[in-house]
Amino acid sequence: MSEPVRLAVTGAAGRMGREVLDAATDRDDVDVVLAVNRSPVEEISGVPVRDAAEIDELLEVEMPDVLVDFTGPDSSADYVAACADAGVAAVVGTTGFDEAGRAALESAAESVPVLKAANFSRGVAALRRAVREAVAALPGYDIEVTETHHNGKRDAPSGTANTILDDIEEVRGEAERVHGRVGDQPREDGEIGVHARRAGDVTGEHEVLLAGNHELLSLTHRAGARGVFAAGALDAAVWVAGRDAGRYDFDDVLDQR
Ligand SMILES: NC(=O)C1=CN([C@@H]2O[C@H](COP(=O)(O)OP(=O)(O)OC[C@H]3O[C@@H](n4cnc5c(N)ncnc54)[C@H](OP(=O)(O)O)[C@@H]3O)[C@@H](O)[C@H]2O)C=CC1
Ligand SMILES: O=C(O)C1=N[C@H](C(=O)O)C[C@H](O)C1
Repeated sequence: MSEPVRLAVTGAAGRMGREVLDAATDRDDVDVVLAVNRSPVEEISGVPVRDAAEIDELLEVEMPDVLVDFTGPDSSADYVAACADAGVAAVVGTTGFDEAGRAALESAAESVPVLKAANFSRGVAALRRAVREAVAALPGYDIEVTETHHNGKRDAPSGTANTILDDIEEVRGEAERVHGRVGDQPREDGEIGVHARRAGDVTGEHEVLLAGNHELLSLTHRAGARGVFAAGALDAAVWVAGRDAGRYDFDDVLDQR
Protein backbone atom coordinates (compact mmCIF):
# COMPACT_ATOMS: atom_id res chain seq x y z
CA MET A 1 0.00 0.00 0.00
CA SER A 2 1.21 3.55 -0.77
CA GLU A 3 2.12 6.05 1.95
CA PRO A 4 -0.87 7.78 3.63
CA VAL A 5 -1.70 11.27 2.35
CA ARG A 6 -0.40 13.93 4.77
CA LEU A 7 -3.32 16.15 5.74
CA ALA A 8 -3.77 19.62 7.22
CA VAL A 9 -7.25 20.44 8.55
CA THR A 10 -8.38 24.07 8.99
CA GLY A 11 -11.38 24.99 11.12
CA ALA A 12 -10.47 21.99 13.28
CA ALA A 13 -12.80 22.89 16.13
CA GLY A 14 -15.83 23.55 13.94
CA ARG A 15 -18.75 21.18 13.36
CA MET A 16 -17.13 19.84 10.17
CA GLY A 17 -13.50 20.12 11.26
CA ARG A 18 -14.19 17.81 14.20
CA GLU A 19 -15.92 15.29 11.91
CA VAL A 20 -12.99 15.30 9.50
CA LEU A 21 -10.46 14.71 12.30
CA ASP A 22 -12.63 11.98 13.76
CA ALA A 23 -13.13 10.23 10.39
CA ALA A 24 -9.39 10.48 9.63
CA THR A 25 -8.52 8.43 12.72
CA ASP A 26 -10.42 5.44 11.25
CA ARG A 27 -8.58 5.47 7.90
CA ASP A 28 -5.11 4.31 6.99
CA ASP A 29 -4.94 6.24 3.68
CA VAL A 30 -4.64 9.62 5.45
CA ASP A 31 -2.47 10.96 8.26
CA VAL A 32 -3.33 14.29 9.90
CA VAL A 33 -0.04 16.16 10.36
CA LEU A 34 -1.54 19.57 11.11
CA ALA A 35 -4.82 20.86 12.57
CA VAL A 36 -5.45 24.58 13.04
CA ASN A 37 -8.25 26.71 14.45
CA ARG A 38 -8.94 30.40 14.98
CA SER A 39 -9.92 30.12 18.67
CA PRO A 40 -7.47 28.25 20.85
CA VAL A 41 -8.27 24.57 21.42
CA GLU A 42 -5.79 22.07 22.84
CA GLU A 43 -6.54 18.91 20.89
CA ILE A 44 -9.27 17.16 18.93
CA SER A 45 -9.41 13.40 18.30
CA GLY A 46 -5.89 13.17 19.72
CA VAL A 47 -4.48 15.76 17.28
CA PRO A 48 -2.91 18.92 18.77
CA VAL A 49 -4.59 22.07 17.43
CA ARG A 50 -2.31 24.94 16.35
CA ASP A 51 -2.84 28.68 15.96
CA ALA A 52 -4.42 29.63 12.60
CA ALA A 53 -2.43 32.88 12.53
CA GLU A 54 0.77 30.84 11.98
CA ILE A 55 -0.53 28.93 8.96
CA ASP A 56 2.30 29.95 6.57
CA GLU A 57 5.10 28.74 8.87
CA LEU A 58 3.12 25.64 9.86
CA LEU A 59 2.68 24.57 6.22
CA GLU A 60 6.44 25.00 5.64
CA VAL A 61 7.35 22.93 8.70
CA GLU A 62 4.71 20.14 8.59
CA MET A 63 4.65 19.82 4.77
CA PRO A 64 1.14 18.35 4.30
CA ASP A 65 0.20 17.06 0.84
CA VAL A 66 -3.37 18.39 1.08
CA LEU A 67 -5.20 20.97 3.23
CA VAL A 68 -8.89 20.30 3.93
CA ASP A 69 -10.80 23.47 4.74
CA PHE A 70 -14.20 23.88 6.42
CA THR A 71 -14.09 27.43 7.86
CA GLY A 72 -15.71 30.55 6.40
CA PRO A 73 -15.36 32.11 2.95
CA ASP A 74 -12.82 34.83 3.85
CA SER A 75 -10.52 32.59 5.85
CA SER A 76 -10.88 29.80 3.29
CA ALA A 77 -9.66 32.09 0.48
CA ASP A 78 -6.65 33.04 2.68
CA TYR A 79 -5.86 29.39 3.46
CA VAL A 80 -6.02 28.42 -0.20
CA ALA A 81 -3.68 31.32 -1.07
CA ALA A 82 -1.28 30.01 1.61
CA CYS A 83 -1.53 26.56 -0.01
CA ALA A 84 -0.59 28.06 -3.39
CA ASP A 85 2.50 29.67 -1.82
CA ALA A 86 3.51 26.46 -0.04
CA GLY A 87 2.76 24.05 -2.94
CA VAL A 88 0.01 22.24 -1.01
CA ALA A 89 -3.19 20.94 -2.69
CA ALA A 90 -6.50 22.24 -1.27
CA VAL A 91 -9.87 20.57 -0.70
CA VAL A 92 -12.46 23.27 0.01
CA GLY A 93 -15.80 22.41 1.59
CA THR A 94 -16.54 25.94 2.73
CA THR A 95 -19.53 27.67 1.08
CA GLY A 96 -20.75 31.25 0.72
CA PHE A 97 -17.88 32.70 -1.37
CA ASP A 98 -18.32 36.11 -3.01
CA GLU A 99 -16.82 37.08 -6.37
CA ALA A 100 -13.45 37.99 -4.83
CA GLY A 101 -13.29 34.69 -2.92
CA ARG A 102 -14.07 32.70 -6.06
CA ALA A 103 -11.36 34.63 -7.94
CA ALA A 104 -8.85 33.84 -5.17
CA LEU A 105 -9.53 30.10 -5.59
CA GLU A 106 -9.12 30.38 -9.38
CA SER A 107 -5.83 32.18 -8.93
CA ALA A 108 -4.50 29.57 -6.46
CA ALA A 109 -5.52 26.81 -8.90
CA GLU A 110 -2.93 28.14 -11.35
CA SER A 111 -0.20 26.81 -9.04
CA VAL A 112 -1.77 23.92 -7.05
CA PRO A 113 -4.76 21.56 -7.39
CA VAL A 114 -7.89 23.07 -5.79
CA LEU A 115 -10.90 20.78 -5.36
CA LYS A 116 -14.02 22.59 -4.20
CA ALA A 117 -17.46 21.11 -3.56
CA ALA A 118 -20.45 22.61 -1.78
CA ASN A 119 -21.45 19.11 -0.72
CA PHE A 120 -19.26 16.01 -0.25
CA SER A 121 -22.15 13.55 0.11
CA ARG A 122 -22.50 10.86 -2.55
CA GLY A 123 -26.28 11.08 -2.15
CA VAL A 124 -26.26 14.73 -3.16
CA ALA A 125 -24.09 13.90 -6.19
CA ALA A 126 -26.82 11.40 -7.19
CA LEU A 127 -29.55 13.97 -6.43
CA ARG A 128 -27.90 16.45 -8.79
CA ARG A 129 -27.87 13.91 -11.62
CA ALA A 130 -31.53 13.02 -10.95
CA VAL A 131 -32.51 16.70 -10.94
CA ARG A 132 -30.79 17.38 -14.27
CA GLU A 133 -32.61 14.41 -15.79
CA ALA A 134 -36.00 15.41 -14.34
CA VAL A 135 -35.66 19.01 -15.52
CA ALA A 136 -34.82 17.84 -19.03
CA ALA A 137 -37.82 15.46 -19.02
CA LEU A 138 -40.31 18.01 -17.67
CA PRO A 139 -40.05 21.24 -19.68
CA GLY A 140 -42.33 24.01 -18.44
CA TYR A 141 -42.91 22.47 -15.02
CA ASP A 142 -42.74 24.88 -12.07
CA ILE A 143 -39.59 24.38 -9.98
CA GLU A 144 -39.12 25.25 -6.31
CA VAL A 145 -35.90 24.50 -4.38
CA THR A 146 -36.04 24.31 -0.58
CA GLU A 147 -33.13 23.73 1.78
CA THR A 148 -33.24 23.26 5.57
CA HIS A 149 -30.24 23.54 7.90
CA HIS A 150 -29.35 23.92 11.58
CA ASN A 151 -29.74 27.30 13.23
CA GLY A 152 -25.96 27.91 13.27
CA LYS A 153 -25.58 28.06 9.48
CA ARG A 154 -24.50 31.50 8.23
CA ASP A 155 -24.86 31.49 4.44
CA ALA A 156 -28.18 31.28 2.60
CA PRO A 157 -29.18 29.75 0.33
CA SER A 158 -26.84 26.84 1.03
CA GLY A 159 -23.93 26.21 -1.31
CA THR A 160 -25.64 22.98 -2.36
CA ALA A 161 -28.88 24.78 -3.25
CA ASN A 162 -26.91 27.28 -5.36
CA THR A 163 -25.14 24.41 -7.14
CA ILE A 164 -28.48 22.70 -7.85
CA LEU A 165 -29.88 25.99 -9.16
CA ASP A 166 -26.89 26.28 -11.51
CA ASP A 167 -27.53 22.67 -12.64
CA ILE A 168 -31.18 23.49 -13.38
CA GLU A 169 -30.23 26.59 -15.36
CA GLU A 170 -27.64 24.58 -17.31
CA VAL A 171 -30.47 22.35 -18.56
CA ARG A 172 -33.30 24.87 -18.85
CA GLY A 173 -31.46 28.14 -19.53
CA GLU A 174 -31.18 31.23 -17.36
CA ALA A 175 -34.11 31.73 -14.98
CA GLU A 176 -35.16 34.29 -12.41
CA ARG A 177 -34.48 33.01 -8.87
CA VAL A 178 -37.18 34.27 -6.50
CA HIS A 179 -36.01 34.05 -2.89
CA GLY A 180 -39.17 33.54 -0.79
CA ARG A 181 -42.40 35.34 -1.59
CA VAL A 182 -44.29 38.01 0.24
CA GLY A 183 -47.34 40.15 -0.51
CA ASP A 184 -48.96 40.35 -3.95
CA GLN A 185 -46.43 38.25 -5.84
CA PRO A 186 -47.99 35.68 -8.17
CA ARG A 187 -45.65 33.12 -9.72
CA GLU A 188 -44.21 34.11 -13.11
CA ASP A 189 -43.69 31.44 -15.77
CA GLY A 190 -40.15 30.06 -15.68
CA GLU A 191 -39.10 31.52 -12.35
CA ILE A 192 -37.49 29.24 -9.76
CA GLY A 193 -38.60 29.67 -6.15
CA VAL A 194 -35.79 29.35 -3.58
CA HIS A 195 -36.46 28.82 0.13
CA ALA A 196 -33.91 28.62 2.96
CA ARG A 197 -35.10 27.36 6.37
CA ARG A 198 -32.97 27.44 9.55
CA ALA A 199 -34.11 25.35 12.51
CA GLY A 200 -32.72 23.29 15.36
CA ASP A 201 -29.89 20.88 14.58
CA VAL A 202 -30.92 19.76 11.08
CA THR A 203 -27.73 18.47 9.39
CA GLY A 204 -28.90 19.37 5.88
CA GLU A 205 -31.90 18.75 3.62
CA HIS A 206 -32.45 19.70 -0.01
CA GLU A 207 -35.71 19.29 -1.92
CA VAL A 208 -36.37 20.02 -5.57
CA LEU A 209 -40.06 20.17 -6.45
CA LEU A 210 -41.22 19.96 -10.07
CA ALA A 211 -44.92 20.54 -10.55
CA GLY A 212 -47.16 20.39 -13.61
CA ASN A 213 -50.93 20.34 -13.70
CA HIS A 214 -52.16 17.32 -11.72
CA GLU A 215 -48.71 15.94 -10.98
CA LEU A 216 -45.79 16.69 -8.72
CA LEU A 217 -42.31 15.21 -8.54
CA SER A 218 -40.31 15.76 -5.34
CA LEU A 219 -36.61 14.84 -5.19
CA THR A 220 -35.19 15.06 -1.67
CA HIS A 221 -31.87 14.36 0.01
CA ARG A 222 -31.48 14.28 3.80
CA ALA A 223 -28.09 14.06 5.47
CA GLY A 224 -28.41 12.16 8.73
CA ALA A 225 -24.93 12.94 10.06
CA ARG A 226 -21.92 15.07 9.09
CA GLY A 227 -19.82 11.91 8.77
CA VAL A 228 -21.05 11.56 5.16
CA PHE A 229 -19.52 14.94 4.26
CA ALA A 230 -16.29 14.14 6.14
CA ALA A 231 -15.91 10.78 4.36
CA GLY A 232 -16.40 12.46 0.97
CA ALA A 233 -13.91 15.22 1.80
CA LEU A 234 -11.28 12.66 2.81
CA ASP A 235 -11.92 10.65 -0.38
CA ALA A 236 -11.41 13.92 -2.27
CA ALA A 237 -8.15 14.63 -0.41
CA VAL A 238 -6.76 11.19 -1.27
CA TRP A 239 -7.85 11.62 -4.91
CA VAL A 240 -6.41 15.13 -5.36
CA ALA A 241 -2.99 14.47 -3.78
CA GLY A 242 -0.27 14.62 -6.42
CA ARG A 243 -2.57 15.89 -9.22
CA ASP A 244 -1.65 18.72 -11.60
CA ALA A 245 -2.58 22.28 -10.67
CA GLY A 246 -6.15 23.20 -11.66
CA ARG A 247 -9.76 23.28 -10.52
CA TYR A 248 -11.50 20.01 -9.63
CA ASP A 249 -14.82 19.08 -8.05
CA PHE A 250 -16.40 16.08 -6.31
CA ASP A 251 -17.71 14.65 -9.60
CA ASP A 252 -14.07 14.22 -10.67
CA VAL A 253 -13.51 12.04 -7.59
CA LEU A 254 -16.65 10.01 -8.28
CA ASP A 255 -15.76 9.87 -11.99
CA GLN A 256 -19.39 10.49 -12.91
CA ARG A 257 -19.29 13.22 -15.55
N1 LIG B 1 -18.98 20.83 1.42
C1 LIG B 1 -19.68 20.15 2.36
O1 LIG B 1 -19.97 18.95 2.21
C2 LIG B 1 -20.06 20.87 3.61
C3 LIG B 1 -19.77 22.20 3.73
N2 LIG B 1 -20.01 22.86 4.89
C4 LIG B 1 -19.54 24.24 4.96
O2 LIG B 1 -18.37 24.26 5.78
C5 LIG B 1 -18.25 25.52 6.42
C6 LIG B 1 -18.06 25.32 7.92
O3 LIG B 1 -19.22 24.75 8.46
P1 LIG B 1 -19.29 24.33 10.00
O4 LIG B 1 -18.21 23.38 10.31
O5 LIG B 1 -20.69 23.97 10.28
O6 LIG B 1 -18.98 25.75 10.68
P2 LIG B 1 -18.49 26.04 12.16
O7 LIG B 1 -18.83 27.47 12.42
O8 LIG B 1 -18.94 25.00 13.11
O9 LIG B 1 -16.90 25.90 12.07
C7 LIG B 1 -16.09 26.81 11.40
C8 LIG B 1 -14.68 26.68 11.93
O10 LIG B 1 -13.86 27.56 11.18
C9 LIG B 1 -13.19 28.45 12.05
N3 LIG B 1 -13.14 29.81 11.46
C10 LIG B 1 -14.20 30.60 11.14
N4 LIG B 1 -13.76 31.78 10.67
C11 LIG B 1 -12.42 31.71 10.70
C12 LIG B 1 -11.41 32.62 10.36
N5 LIG B 1 -11.68 33.86 9.90
N6 LIG B 1 -10.12 32.21 10.50
C13 LIG B 1 -9.85 30.97 10.97
N7 LIG B 1 -10.77 30.06 11.34
C14 LIG B 1 -12.03 30.44 11.19
C15 LIG B 1 -14.00 28.50 13.32
O11 LIG B 1 -13.15 28.83 14.40
P3 LIG B 1 -13.72 29.33 15.81
O12 LIG B 1 -13.56 28.11 16.70
O13 LIG B 1 -12.85 30.46 16.19
O14 LIG B 1 -15.14 29.75 15.59
C16 LIG B 1 -14.56 27.09 13.39
O15 LIG B 1 -13.67 26.22 14.04
C17 LIG B 1 -19.51 26.31 6.04
O16 LIG B 1 -19.21 27.15 4.96
C18 LIG B 1 -20.48 25.21 5.60
O17 LIG B 1 -21.46 25.67 4.71
C19 LIG B 1 -20.57 22.24 5.95
C20 LIG B 1 -20.93 20.93 5.88
C21 LIG B 1 -20.69 20.13 4.69
O1 LIG C 1 -23.46 24.45 6.71
C1 LIG C 1 -23.80 23.25 6.64
O2 LIG C 1 -24.08 22.60 7.65
C2 LIG C 1 -23.83 22.62 5.32
N1 LIG C 1 -23.41 23.31 4.31
C3 LIG C 1 -23.27 22.87 2.97
C4 LIG C 1 -24.04 23.80 2.04
O3 LIG C 1 -24.04 25.03 2.25
O4 LIG C 1 -24.59 23.32 1.06
C5 LIG C 1 -23.54 21.41 2.78
C6 LIG C 1 -24.48 20.76 3.76
O5 LIG C 1 -25.78 20.91 3.32
C7 LIG C 1 -24.30 21.23 5.19
